Amino acid sequence: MLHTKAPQIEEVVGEALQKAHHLGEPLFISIVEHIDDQDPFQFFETGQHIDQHRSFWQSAENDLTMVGIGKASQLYAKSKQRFREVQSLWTQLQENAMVHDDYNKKGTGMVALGGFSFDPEQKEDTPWESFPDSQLTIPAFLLTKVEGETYLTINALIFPEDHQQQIANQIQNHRDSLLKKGEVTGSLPVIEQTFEVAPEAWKESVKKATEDITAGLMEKVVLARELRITFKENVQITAVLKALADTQPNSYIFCYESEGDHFIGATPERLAKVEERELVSTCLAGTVPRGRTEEEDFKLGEELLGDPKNRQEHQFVVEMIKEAVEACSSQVEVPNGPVLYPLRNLQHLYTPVKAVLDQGYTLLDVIEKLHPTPALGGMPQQVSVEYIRTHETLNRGWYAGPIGWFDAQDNGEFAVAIRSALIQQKEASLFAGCGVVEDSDPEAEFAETAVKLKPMMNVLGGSEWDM
Ligand SMILES: C=C(O[C@H]1C=CC=C(C(=O)O)[C@@H]1O)C(=O)O
Ligand SMILES: [Mg+2]
Repeated sequence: MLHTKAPQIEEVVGEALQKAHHLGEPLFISIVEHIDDQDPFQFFETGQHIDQHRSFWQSAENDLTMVGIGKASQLYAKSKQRFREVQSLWTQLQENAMVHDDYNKKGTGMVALGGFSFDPEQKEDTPWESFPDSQLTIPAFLLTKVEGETYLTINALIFPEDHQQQIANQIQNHRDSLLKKGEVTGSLPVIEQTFEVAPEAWKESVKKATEDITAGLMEKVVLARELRITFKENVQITAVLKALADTQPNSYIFCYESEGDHFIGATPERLAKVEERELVSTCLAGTVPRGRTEEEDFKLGEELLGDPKNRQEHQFVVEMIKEAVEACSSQVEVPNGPVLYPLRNLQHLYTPVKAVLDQGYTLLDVIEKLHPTPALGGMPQQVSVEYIRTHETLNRGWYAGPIGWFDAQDNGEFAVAIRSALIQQKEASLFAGCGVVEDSDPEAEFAETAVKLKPMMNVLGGSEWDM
């Protein structure tokens, strides 16, 4: 990879064309510029006129926002080895790339954004036809807000037969229209109908899982259920996204657009983050609602910290993550017990795991080892995933799958896509799951999933919706 100063687009395209001719194959170009402050939601909104393939990511710590428009290239892999395949496609793409970047900030330049389905062995496609087993996009235009500054990356794949002027003009025009100032004006959707998919059968499945756990089949399994909504009109996605960011602090705000469908959510659950080889993973499992008063809130939090069933749910996650992290890193630090992680509608048990990633491993290697953790799959991993495949009637698709990004400097972060919805024009499917252990009570787990549906319901016109 070649690093130089950011020159005129036309010049870069010309240079790339010459090289592409010489090599007889396409060449990837990436140009990073420092720009004036830009509203990411407006950038996302305007981007729909350029390509209906967009992505949005805001970190839970709110220190990094990225908005991708269009696709300069994509990384796909279908097999069980999908994480490795994506990594090797990424390495290949970087070999033939010309990068013009004066800043070298994380999340700028060549960045891949996207995700993976929960279970690549799930045979069913519906309703996830637009979201393949893995789809990572290197956007044509990427807005990055990091360390209080704003950057625009232009990425393109230049083919030997391309026309210099035409490509340069097109990039320039799109760039200029994306950076025009404006307001996001859309409104939140109005619900026509909500439909909880088979609630009684779901409670039965929780009961059956507790029996199977008692019989020794496994120790924990996470079971999810679905809520379907129809709206009066097509959902205006930017308005929903902005409302999510406004109402869900301490959460990753994400949206992936693929062939007109949107997968959107506000998840608190980090899978792994790597920055300059420092690795952070997070155990988040065990749940109670927030209280209506400060007193009630405190009481609920204390009860959660002391509750054996929730502590057990959490402990399985800690054990598994610790083992997976130890397999690829050193200086692993795990606190002795969990603390509370407060969200707007619920509070969780939280244990961070820190380490230094060993040489030779990448973020995707860590994701491969971790996914799914017992917060989304169960314990043991393989048995619980198979149990979910056989007993859960819904198709998880990207729900509970790893979503995130990585850049060419091996920085990156993945979260798990919970508290989320698949939105298809006038329809949405919302998903929520819960960790079932031996002492789980079906009614209580049902109530827990109802609270987990709230963050999405509240921005989808369901503010009156209560369990
Ligand atoms: C599977 C979900 O939550 C997981 C993450 C945190 C707490 C959980 C729990 O307490 O059951 C779940 O393991 C979901 O929100 O759909
Ligand atoms: Mg739970």
